[in-house]
Amino acid sequence: MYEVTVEDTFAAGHYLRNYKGKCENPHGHNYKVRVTLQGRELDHAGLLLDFKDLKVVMKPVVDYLDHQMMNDIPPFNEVNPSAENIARYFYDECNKFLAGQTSGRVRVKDVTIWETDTTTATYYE
Ligand SMILES: Nc1nc2c(c(=O)[nH]1)N=C([C@H](O)[C@H](O)COP(=O)(O)OP(=O)(O)OP(=O)(O)O)CN2
Ligand SMILES: [Zn+2]
Repeated sequence: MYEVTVEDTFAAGHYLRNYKGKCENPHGHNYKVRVTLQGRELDHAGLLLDFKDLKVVMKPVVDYLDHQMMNDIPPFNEVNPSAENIARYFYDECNKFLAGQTSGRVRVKDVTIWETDTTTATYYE
């Protein structure tokens, strides 16, 4: 099995619903996202997926969230914008692109979101 990983960053605001504590109030984070792909077969160039292509897959998702109040935009106007749910959002959005682009050869293995330097949440299936 092969894995390929790319990281990116974005800044966004949020608050947590159904949460008692300071994070129920609007505030922001400089998020880091790490997307790891997996697959058993390489392409003719010996790549699972070009790092460049994974960056292209991640960019629309990063751009959609960057400098937004996440609670105001789908799906986070309904789903709480916790690090866990943001990780799942990246997982689902990146997998949608990859399924078509690689005919199922490459899929997302896991996504980790850093809210701070010391706090992360990871989603995988
Ligand atoms: N499992 C999760 N726990 C928390 C999440 C989350 O997404 N998943 N989110 C928050 C808040 O967003 C909060 O902003 C982060 O809190 P915290 O890590 O406490 O950040 P601080 O920098 O304020 O840390 P201090 O140690 O309190 O200074 C909370 N929990
Ligand atoms: Zn927060």
